[in-house]
Amino acid sequence: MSLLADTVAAIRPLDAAAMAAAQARHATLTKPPGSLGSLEDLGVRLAGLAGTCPPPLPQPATVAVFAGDHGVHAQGVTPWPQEVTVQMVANFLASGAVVNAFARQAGAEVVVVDVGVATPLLDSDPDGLAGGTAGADAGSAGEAVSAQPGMQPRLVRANVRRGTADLSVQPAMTRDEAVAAIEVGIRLAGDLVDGGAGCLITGDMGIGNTTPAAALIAAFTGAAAADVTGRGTGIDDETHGHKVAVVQRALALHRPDPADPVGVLAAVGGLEHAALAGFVLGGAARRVPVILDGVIADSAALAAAALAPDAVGAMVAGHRSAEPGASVALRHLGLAPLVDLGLRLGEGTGAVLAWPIVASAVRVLHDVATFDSAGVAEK
Ligand SMILES: Cc1cc2ncn([C@H]3O[C@H](COP(=O)(O)O)[C@@H](O)[C@H]3O)c2cc1C
Ligand SMILES: O=C(O)c1cccnc1
Repeated sequence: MSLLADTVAAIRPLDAAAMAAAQARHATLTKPPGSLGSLEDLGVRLAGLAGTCPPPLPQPATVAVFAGDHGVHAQGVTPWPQEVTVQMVANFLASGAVVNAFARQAGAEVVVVDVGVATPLLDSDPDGLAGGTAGADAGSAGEAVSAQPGMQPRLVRANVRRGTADLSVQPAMTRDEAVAAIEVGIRLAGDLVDGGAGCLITGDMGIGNTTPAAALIAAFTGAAAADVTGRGTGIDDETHGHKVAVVQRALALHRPDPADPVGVLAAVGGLEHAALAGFVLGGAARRVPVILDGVIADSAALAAAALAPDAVGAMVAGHRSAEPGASVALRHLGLAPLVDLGLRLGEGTGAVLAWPIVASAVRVLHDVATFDSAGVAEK
């Protein structure tokens, strides 16, 4: 079987006995029952994911920033030039982006993955980490990376294709390319877990990538393009109307079938969206929580859930992006976001902010005294 098929087959439901144990333990802890709200549900779910109570603390964590470019950029759906993608890759490697600041604050490692950047990365990139990517093995996520926090950001060279085709006039990529990009994400998730990561965090970089995200969300949820297409980095009313029309045109052209998730990704997705779907599947197969960032991760999570419905058990919605499609996708997945700060950046920023909350939900099950042990009277 292929890596994708093996991974999908390895994804199992949550462990009911571990969840029951976590629920029972919550009832014994020195707090009014239910007083931690949805954090109690999260702790129970992560016990079910790990198959043990208490579940392991979700640390250390790595945020994987999957970078790709988009042929639909030619349609004028974003005000930013395409070169900003590769320029931001250099910025991530130099620790200069917002996600680097948030990751440093939280103690998470940053890994940048070139899965589909249009411009070849130069040897002169910061830290000498970026090399020529021509002929890179699309089936590999690069060398194994460890998850020790406090380390320099690192680059994984796994370019499947130098940007997608324009999804409004032809398929964004071939099915083989979509599978190759998914498998980049699966391999990286496995490498990180092998290196000790207890939590995976999704990140993205790709000028124009809110357009394929909207198309994916419409395809998987059945929502109208107008209800899931947002303003991305910031566009005026006229450009937004044009962007909605581009998404509508792509959906009418390809008629993506949600029962064929790889076909949907190939037709209207992006290389980073496909890799993110694989990253989620890889985390779910290894039973490690995956914190979703914004609309790009949410759209990829829909593809992962369509491939393996039980993968939703490993997903944690880090935050509610201001992009309208994000809320539509999270509702479809049945996930409630942990943080709602009006962020609309991507890179993994909202998910990194949510990580300490996820860890706190687990730590309660480790550290909090019981009524018995603390000598606190019950009602
Ligand atoms: C400087 C800069 C840094 C970013 N970091 C994330 N994004 C975010 O914005 C882009 C998507 O928005 P749209 O579809 O409107 O182009 C993606 O690169 C996403 O990661 C950025 C965008 C810019 C310009
Ligand atoms: O939701 C996101 O992650 C997002 C929103 C706008 C632009 N880039 C990313």
